[in-house]
Amino acid sequence: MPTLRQLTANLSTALQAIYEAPEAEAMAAQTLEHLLDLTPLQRRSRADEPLGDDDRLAPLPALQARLLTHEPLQYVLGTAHFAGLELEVTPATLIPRPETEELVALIAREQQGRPNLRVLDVGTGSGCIPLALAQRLPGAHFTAVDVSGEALAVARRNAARCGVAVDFQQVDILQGVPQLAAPLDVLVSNPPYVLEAERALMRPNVLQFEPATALFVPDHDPLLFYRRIAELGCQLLAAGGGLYFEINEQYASETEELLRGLGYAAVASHADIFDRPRMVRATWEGIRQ
Ligand SMILES: C[S@@+](CC[C@H](N)C(=O)[O-])C[C@H]1O[C@@H](n2cnc3c(N)ncnc32)[C@H](O)[C@@H]1O
Repeated sequence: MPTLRQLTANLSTALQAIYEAPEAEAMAAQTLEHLLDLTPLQRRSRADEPLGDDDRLAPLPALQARLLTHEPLQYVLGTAHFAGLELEVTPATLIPRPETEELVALIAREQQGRPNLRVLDVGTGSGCIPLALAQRLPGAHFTAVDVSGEALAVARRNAARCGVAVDFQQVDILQGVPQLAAPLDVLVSNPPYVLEAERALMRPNVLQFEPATALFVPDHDPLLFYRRIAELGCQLLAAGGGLYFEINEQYASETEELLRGLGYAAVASHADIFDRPRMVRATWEGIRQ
């Protein structure tokens, strides 16, 4: 009868055919925790108990086979962890990233204590940003838009599971305008920002499995989404409202210039934990340049 430690080690060894050992070990541990509904602490404390016949382990060979095709762990398990939440993800949604947790933390730091905030998230994907902000900004009202109806279906299920009311709208932000009942206090977006030219540098688990519409922007116009969303901000934000972007680190100064050119004030880049400029914030003062 194998123990949990042995099963985890076997999966990790198999995954080392395509992943470095630390990543393979982490993926194997998370897979077993997911199947057996264990916390990391429970997995470690029960590592040497024989497992016996457990039907919950039946999917393990199929999951291993999928992981060996480079399919991301989060799609294989159907869930991703983000800012303390467990969210459903499917191939229609980007897998939420740690840098986006930093964007959420920045907004929460700057906006906490302000009552009845009206927040719009553009390109919501799994709904991770409004759902994480809802935990940190009680009383806020959320609207979230995405061009993808399939992503919005996942985001709706996540909102229902988290017990958060979000007004989800299917909008192509390059063509249309979200319908809002009142001016916004916060406009946030983590839009597509990977250049087509960067494809060659991307790992197969991202390139082959995550949705291209969530990732890529044309090489000839890297600020396409930022320009459109910032221009919409001039119409939709209340005076004093905050604009928050996750950005491609190569375009921090261009994004800042764009925002100053439109009349935003207090424009500033923020670094992530690796000291890379990955966020820009700005305040709309109500006067378009
Ligand atoms: C980088 S993903 C971000 C997803 C999620 N907010 C997150 O941080 O994980 C960008 C999102 O923008 C959406 N998107 C792409 N083009 C769009 C458009 N023209 N209008 C609205 N949303 C768009 C994609 O479907 C995707 O969900």
